[in-house]
Amino acid sequence: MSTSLRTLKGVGEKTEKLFAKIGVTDMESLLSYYPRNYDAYEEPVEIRSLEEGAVVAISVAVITGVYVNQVRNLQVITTTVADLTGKISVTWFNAPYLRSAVRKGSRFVLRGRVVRKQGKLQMEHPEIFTPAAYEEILHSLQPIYGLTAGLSNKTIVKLIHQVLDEQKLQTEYLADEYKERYHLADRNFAIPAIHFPKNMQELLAARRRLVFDEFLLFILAVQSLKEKTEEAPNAFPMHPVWTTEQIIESLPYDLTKAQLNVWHEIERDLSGQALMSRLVQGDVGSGKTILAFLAMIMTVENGYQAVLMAPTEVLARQHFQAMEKLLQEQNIDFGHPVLLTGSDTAKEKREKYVLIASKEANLVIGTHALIQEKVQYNNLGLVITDEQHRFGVKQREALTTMGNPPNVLVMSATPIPRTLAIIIYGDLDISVIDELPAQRLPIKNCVVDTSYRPKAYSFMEKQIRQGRQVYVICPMVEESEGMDGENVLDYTLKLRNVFSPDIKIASLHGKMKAKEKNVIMEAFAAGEIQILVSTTVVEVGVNVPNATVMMVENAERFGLAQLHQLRGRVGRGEYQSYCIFMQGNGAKEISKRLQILNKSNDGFYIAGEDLKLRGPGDLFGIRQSGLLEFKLGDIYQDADILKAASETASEILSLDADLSLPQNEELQRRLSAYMKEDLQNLGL
Ligand SMILES: Nc1ncnc2c1ncn2[C@@H]1O[C@H](COP(=O)(O)OP(=O)(O)OP(=O)(O)O)[C@@H](O)[C@H]1O
Repeated sequence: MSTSLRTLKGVGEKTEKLFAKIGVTDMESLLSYYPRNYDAYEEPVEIRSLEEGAVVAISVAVITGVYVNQVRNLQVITTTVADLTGKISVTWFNAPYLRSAVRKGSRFVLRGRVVRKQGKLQMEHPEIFTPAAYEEILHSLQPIYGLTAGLSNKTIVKLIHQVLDEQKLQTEYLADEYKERYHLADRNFAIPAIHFPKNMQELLAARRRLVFDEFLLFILAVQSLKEKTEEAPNAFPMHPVWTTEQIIESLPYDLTKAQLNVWHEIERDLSGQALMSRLVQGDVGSGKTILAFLAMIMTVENGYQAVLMAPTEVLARQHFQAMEKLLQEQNIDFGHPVLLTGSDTAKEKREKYVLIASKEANLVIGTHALIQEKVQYNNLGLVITDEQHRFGVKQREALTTMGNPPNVLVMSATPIPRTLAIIIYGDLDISVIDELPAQRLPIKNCVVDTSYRPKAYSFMEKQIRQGRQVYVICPMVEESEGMDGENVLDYTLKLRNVFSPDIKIASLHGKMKAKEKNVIMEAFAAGEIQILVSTTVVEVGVNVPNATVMMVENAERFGLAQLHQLRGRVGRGEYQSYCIFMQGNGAKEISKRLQILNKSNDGFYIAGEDLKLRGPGDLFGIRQSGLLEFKLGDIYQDADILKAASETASEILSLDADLSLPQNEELQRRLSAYMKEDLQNLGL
């Protein structure tokens, strides 16, 4: 089934275009456009029990007339409703049709958010139902889809209903045997049920099946990448070089045993017969970068080019500068680095392309700009990247010189148990740096509420007076209507009032131009800025060892894995470092989650404990893994489904390696479509 949306009632060119914006181009992709969340239609509650912030239903009678106010271009309709326990005022915006529908004495069920205005509770812009209509949807879960301007939730709901009503779904491709073994629902049940579940149980069953499908295709795709890599000839034979030994000898620190082991694995790979495809996994601050540099230098000394691709420009620049410094300190004259990023001007880019194509530049460091079509590499022997941009078919092709794919090294700081890593990174060999440099002092943590702020500020000042630097993280860039929480811009101003002017405070966030970000980051790295107020843009890999305090505002807003990454920005040097998790709201459970971070600095432990704390109700909450954004699945939460999918993939492939048997026809079709489209979204 791959019919055009245009055959559906009510879909013209305009709607078709809107759907294209959210990636829905035909009926199949419409059915796999899963809800982002669900609205639960629960029993109405009593007015006297209403609490600010809750979204609830109330069953009421209208006890006054309807008042209409025009506030600028907004028409506001207000009335008062009551049940046996109390009354509350209700407002709607721009809903002229309600003027005649809502009359004194009529009975309705209203469902909406309770807010506080001028000290009083009121319900704002609720949905409105007759009691009978509400009865019908009571206890159901209504889908909420990701939208784009001009496309409403209602339109999506209507069209999905239309497809489901008119077409007999025949999308099952999995043998009964697997469904029974792993308790999986039928796919023809799961698709309608993920959109319109009758209850939570149905939703969970549907989700389980569709997560399984998603993982199965992913694993089959990874297997097929692995085959391609294994078959590829190694056009870049290398031998170990003295230079790397010398560098290791003359570094200002000794490599840890774990770093040395992993380095020897990389060195062996590069000088072996087959191409390298290796993942290096190590907790934040474990010292992955130097290993990447050693591999690049070995590649270059063997006569090939090496590329390091970073996820952000700030990080690319940091790596570039570190590499330049290393080459200088070591008097290496054969390595010529170049930095290529999105903020280069067209002219700069052209010049750099020439340097790269002629191999005058042989150590190429940059961002995604590195895999643009116009970059012509010259004997590219090694590509190093991070886990989010693991190289898939397309990227590998882009970086292939005369048909020869390069060696690949992937760096990851995501703590993931080995059993899962083997599945997710099925196409890569895995090395683990399981030890932090010895002289590091463990970070001291605390979880506090906002009353602790003055103390935190004076602590920060003390550290700054000792020459250290501070990060403050806020969840938002600027104030945003309807969202509580600290924002970078206001917080920066606030701190400027708290601290004396000789303490320099700057902001950093994703809405800034790359150039501005670079200037700030460089000034911070050079110690010219003492406090950096930032969003999570500093999360990945930023390395300023002189920074010793990390304070996270509204820590409850972040996933634990993300907080662990943030905390990893301090404790990177010889000084004692501190992390202050500031909790903006006092819910007990959140505190319990944050206590996990308080107790441990070990990424593996944290990921495990986080998993234990979360139940099925959390399925649609914050994603923890931060890598491989599957549509529905989460590798931590759904680890058992991942395992089931992995076993199924092995069994299917052992019976039919190229999926050519008739019973695998549908699976094969899905896999090719998946490898074309979805893998790209996963950075593969
Ligand atoms: N064996 C070591 N002893 C002491 N310091 C080290 C050692 N190895 C690396 N370092 C230093 O530790 C800091 C962190 O290393 P690096 O930036 O490579 O971390 P990372 O593993 O990339 O972490 P992240 O995932 O957070 O980016 C750097 O300043 C680096 O120079």
